[in-house]
Amino acid sequence: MSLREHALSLFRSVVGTVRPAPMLKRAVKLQGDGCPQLLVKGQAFPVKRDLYLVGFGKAVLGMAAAAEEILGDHLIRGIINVPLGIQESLQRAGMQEMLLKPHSKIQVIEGAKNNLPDPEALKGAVAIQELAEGLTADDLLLVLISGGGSALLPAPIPPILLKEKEKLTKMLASRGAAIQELNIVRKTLSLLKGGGLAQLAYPAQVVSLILSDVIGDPLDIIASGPTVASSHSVQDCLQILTKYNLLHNLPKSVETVLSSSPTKPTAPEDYSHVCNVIIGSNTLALDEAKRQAEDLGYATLILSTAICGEVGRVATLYCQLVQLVCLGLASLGEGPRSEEVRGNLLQLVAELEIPGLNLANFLQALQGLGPERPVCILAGGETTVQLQGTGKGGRNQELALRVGLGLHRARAMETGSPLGRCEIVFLSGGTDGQDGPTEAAGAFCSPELVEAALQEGLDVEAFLSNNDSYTFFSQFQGGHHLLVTGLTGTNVMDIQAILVRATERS
Ligand SMILES: Nc1ncnc2c1ncn2[C@@H]1O[C@H](COP(=O)(O)OP(=O)(O)OP(=O)(O)O)[C@@H](O)[C@H]1O
Ligand SMILES: O=C(O)[C@H](O)CO
Repeated sequence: MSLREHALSLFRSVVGTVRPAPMLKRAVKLQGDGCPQLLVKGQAFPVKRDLYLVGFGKAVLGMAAAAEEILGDHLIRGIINVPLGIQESLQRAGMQEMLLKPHSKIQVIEGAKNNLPDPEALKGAVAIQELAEGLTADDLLLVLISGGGSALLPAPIPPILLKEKEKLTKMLASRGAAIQELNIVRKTLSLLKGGGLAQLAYPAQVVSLILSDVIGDPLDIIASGPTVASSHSVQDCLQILTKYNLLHNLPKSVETVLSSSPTKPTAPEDYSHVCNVIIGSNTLALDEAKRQAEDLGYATLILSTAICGEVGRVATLYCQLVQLVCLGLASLGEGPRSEEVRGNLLQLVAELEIPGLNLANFLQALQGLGPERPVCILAGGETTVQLQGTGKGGRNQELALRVGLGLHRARAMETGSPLGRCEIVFLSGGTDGQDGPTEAAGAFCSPELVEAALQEGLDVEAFLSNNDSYTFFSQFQGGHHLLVTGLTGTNVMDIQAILVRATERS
């Protein structure tokens, strides 16, 4: 098998591991017939009378199918908001276990094309709001939450219009706002986000099962925390709008809401009827990828499950890492060139402030791998792209293209570069199967990409300066380097795999 085939098989098995149904089934059980109890990761919730279910996010269809199987007749009714086209995509892929049964009690609303709120998603949000408002103290509301939930549960505070909120979120995202910043703004302008849904469901017991797609699993940020007390204030929102130069450009309606918002977040004691539980994350995915890569014969290390930062800086980080791996495979891991690359890496990581990454330990482990076996480095997280151009792309495809360019330059700059003595493949992909507003999940690259593209008349730098990575990869070698999976029905951020093997021994 080629390195590319290995990378593809790792990606596919990762996505398989974080399928929502098995994760939900591991976390939830229903016990007892007379006085049933819902058991969630060891905590018991009595089902006093009726059990309802709502959900929103890219992975929620499969979560709902599994939940309905567990809850059986105890479930009275459910409503879930899921991405447009997901039922068809999963049907086509033969993933029946992620689909609801024909007479399901759960109503499915599809919306939020390209991960942007739309009237369909709004319709679903209104239906969920009405269901929550009608609950009593004897009811239990199971809330299924996953990434993409923010766009699928839009409920702008009047008089803000859906279009106005969509435009503001789009502008923030295109200026490179991180998901934390984006969702603090979304929470301030929404009826249901930032704990709003939990408040509406009171006095019912609320149990939220959450599949995390945010670094560090922050409950109040994932899908903008509709069942979590928000620790953010309107002041935080104003700061973010100022940072991205949007404060003086706001629609009147947004100004009205901001000036009348309470200055303090709701007290945490108002959430005593709520339990929020994380049932899966990127860590699980990378652990499985590591196991698989080792089975394939690679000496494997996980760099981090929290890679974040501007896409160009992250690409530089990966290029330096590849160079270090190649130096190691060329038995040059101890020399001055390796020292220099290690220094660059330490500086880059300090600048990127990747949470929890102990690079010194990682580098030591890398040095210990030795030159005998091919090397696989795995990482997960989410980069940010500051859009400068008008092209079509996503952060994974842009990252892959930037890594391809970086490796090409590194090889060209150094005669006898260790990159020339290795076969290298880099893959970056979104586990949800959709990278930005494109049909691909991500892309592969290698140091040869730039030259091969030039032979086809494709100038990588020109595509990059227009944020046009999808167009590039679609045209280059007939789209061979695109990672295309279709919507996967799960969502635990992005993953990157670097596979390197020596082609000649020094
Ligand atoms: N042309 C482009 N080139 C590169 N990145 C882009 C481009 N257009 C959009 N993006 C990036 O794609 C991101 C949105 O992608 P996507 O819809 O896959 O979001 P997501 O973060 O995976 O969604 P969620 O976390 O809600 O599941 C934005 O951060 C945006 O900057
Ligand atoms: O929906 C969202 O807000 C993002 O996917 C983060 O969870």
